[in-house]
Amino acid sequence: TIYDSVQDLPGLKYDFIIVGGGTAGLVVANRLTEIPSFSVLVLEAGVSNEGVLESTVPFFVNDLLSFNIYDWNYTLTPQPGLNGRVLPYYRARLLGGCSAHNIMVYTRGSKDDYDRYAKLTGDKRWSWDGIFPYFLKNEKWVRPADHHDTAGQYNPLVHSTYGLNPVSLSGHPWPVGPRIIQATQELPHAYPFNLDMNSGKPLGVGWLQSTIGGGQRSTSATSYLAPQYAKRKNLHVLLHAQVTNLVNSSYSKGKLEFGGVQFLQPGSPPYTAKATKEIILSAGPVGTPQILMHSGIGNKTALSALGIQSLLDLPSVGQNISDHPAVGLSWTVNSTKTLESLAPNSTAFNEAFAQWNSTRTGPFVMGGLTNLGWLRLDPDSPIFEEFPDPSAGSLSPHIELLFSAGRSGATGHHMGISAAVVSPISRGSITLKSNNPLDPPLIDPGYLTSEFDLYVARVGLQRAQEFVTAPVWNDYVIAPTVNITNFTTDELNTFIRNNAAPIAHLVGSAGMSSSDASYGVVNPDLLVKGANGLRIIDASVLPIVPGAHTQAATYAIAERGSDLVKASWL
Ligand SMILES: Cc1cc2nc3c(=O)[nH]c(=O)nc-3n(C[C@H](O)[C@H](O)[C@H](O)COP(=O)(O)OP(=O)(O)OC[C@H]3O[C@@H](n4cnc5c(N)ncnc54)[C@H](O)[C@@H]3O)c2cc1C
Repeated sequence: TIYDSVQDLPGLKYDFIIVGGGTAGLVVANRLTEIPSFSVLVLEAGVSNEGVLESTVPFFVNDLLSFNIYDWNYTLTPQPGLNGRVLPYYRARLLGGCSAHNIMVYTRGSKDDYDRYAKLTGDKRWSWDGIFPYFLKNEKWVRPADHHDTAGQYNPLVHSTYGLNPVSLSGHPWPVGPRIIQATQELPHAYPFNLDMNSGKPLGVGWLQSTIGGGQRSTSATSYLAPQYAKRKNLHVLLHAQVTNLVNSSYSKGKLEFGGVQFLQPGSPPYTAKATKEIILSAGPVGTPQILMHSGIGNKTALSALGIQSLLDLPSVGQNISDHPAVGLSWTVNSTKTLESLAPNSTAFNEAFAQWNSTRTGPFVMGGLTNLGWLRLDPDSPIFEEFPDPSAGSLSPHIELLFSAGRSGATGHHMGISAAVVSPISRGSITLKSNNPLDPPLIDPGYLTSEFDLYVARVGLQRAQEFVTAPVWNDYVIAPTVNITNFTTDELNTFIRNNAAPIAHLVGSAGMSSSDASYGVVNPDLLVKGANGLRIIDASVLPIVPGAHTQAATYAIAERGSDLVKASWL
């Protein structure tokens, strides 16, 4: 049952309390309540996703990416690597979390990414082979909205039709898509066609797969909290409940334990909910370290300086975070079939909306992206004389290219290619500004503070531009919006620093490490080191950002984390 007010909750004592009803939290809530004897309370600060059109219609993807009531409305600390710019940092504050407002790209990452997690944690179960069954448990492969023939666009052998969260190929044929695939045939060496980038071998260019089913966005709320699950008697979800900190601490056999979770609802005094088995933090890579630190878990000196009593000295909390910055180029094109043709309030927009409303087909069944590409730097790149290769291995990309069928909100008609740095060396941190849990934390991803990342961004833009030299573009592309051809390295750096922006794949703020490592926040069972009955299940546990968008990894962590919890209590 989903509740708006704490007054309506039957009680405040549960076996498990899950903090955050986001991407991971709702997976865990669903899987734990498969066991009828387990009682679960989810505390979610945000509002319901029910009826939020911007979160349902895939084409409206950008409408939620602004300051609004469905977001925490964070601002990053000034980013030195981005010319000191101060940027918004979107994190969803609604049921489903970021799965309900992200750009819906479904990518798992490379085999190397996971094999590296296994190595870092000393636990083979985090390897690609170990995690693969959990991708399948999460994913429900479905036909695209236009029911087009998908032969040759993906590999069915690496997908599952029995998971809970719908994933599909794009359901509307923007003309740029087939041209991108043709370019892979014309420049096969530099841009090989990849039938399926979710096979563990992402390198190359292929068709986009998205968390969309039946023409609608799929989220952890629409799938894992679908009515048949939400009605479970042992599952209670409380909305508008912002957790401030963990309370009633004690020590048992030298380990820290918390008896309860303190939370606020608008206009009410603080409440405490009690977990008899475990508290599970799924508040995401910003919320989770924030709650840990306000509960006295973090860098002892830093917490004491803010007047927070240190209960467990874990200096890795909030440190060593990594994320992907991206920077875009665009070209005017000789076509009117671009995203710009659907300008808000135009006849075409209204027709497309009417079509989506009546049949869940048409251009509104997808966002603006059509294809993705994943590239490695040339192994002879001079940058490797200064920096060791930070990628997870030879199957992992340094660069992602994101191809889009236009530029929403622009005039004219365009094709867009953004380049993202997906093997960053730059690291950042999340720290507290004050001891007030309602103050937003200081979020500093440290974008492009490493020269290596800047190099990758430059090469990424050059590769995007090179891609557009394939013959297929001769009768399509008119001219670049910004011509970087004759830019000096300094000019290119300035362009990047002035234009790069987060794609928000933050991880690492409560990273996992091997049980005996002196750094890290959780062990490979996702239990907080030095504590009892406290687990973290969300994107914060990944110690290094994968070369991929992070929701598939987050879903897999949550599926696997649920099994770990069950294994402890069954
Ligand atoms: C703008 C954007 C675009 C993205 N695009 C993509 C994409 O296209 N593809 C992809 O794979 N990944 C994408 N990502 C990343 C991906 O969505 C995230 O990595 C993933 O969803 C993180 O899941 P999570 O469970 O860790 O956190 P979240 O999904 O953020 O869940 C955390 C939940 O906890 C709640 N919460 C936080 N603090 C508290 C508190 N104190 N009390 C109570 N509740 C709290 C939040 O409101 C939220 O609902 C994107 C992310 C963003 C922000």
